[in-house]
Amino acid sequence: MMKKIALGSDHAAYEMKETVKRLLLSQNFEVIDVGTHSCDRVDYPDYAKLVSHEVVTQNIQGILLCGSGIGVSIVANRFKGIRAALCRTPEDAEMARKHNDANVLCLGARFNTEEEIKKIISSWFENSFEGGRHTDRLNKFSDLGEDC
Ligand SMILES: O=C(CO)[C@H](O)[C@H](O)[C@H](O)COP(=O)(O)O
Repeated sequence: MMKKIALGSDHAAYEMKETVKRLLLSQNFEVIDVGTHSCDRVDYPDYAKLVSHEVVTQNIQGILLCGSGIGVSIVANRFKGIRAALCRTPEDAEMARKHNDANVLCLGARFNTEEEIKKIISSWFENSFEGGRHTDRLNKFSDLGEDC
């Protein structure tokens, strides 16, 4: 079965989003690209919300990028069912998947190189949720947040 993923960024990360998209397509992902589609200045909350909607309604994972990754992670985490993690290293991505079952990977295009981002993404997909005690912790906040 083809793996599906939602992808979005603001203008600051448009070029990096295109690089990430090519990487995902080369790995046989079906990519739902919610934009942005150029370097024209836009507002990151719009794209964070669009990706969050796809993640929640289709029960898939998402990748969000902005200049720092901070803005998109703040917005995405407002929505019920979203566990967005800003990852600057492969180790961050490993923890986010193993302990937090994070479903949205947030990346900062102005803070990591293309090669670093590729390594972070590899780590994200190589690792999975460990369950157990971590499930009890997720259950303590899984009902919080706005619907999107
Ligand atoms: O929201 C951010 C900071 O957390 C993002 O990095 C944005 O991409 C950034 O603020 C955009 O900045 P710009 O000066 O408008 O390009």
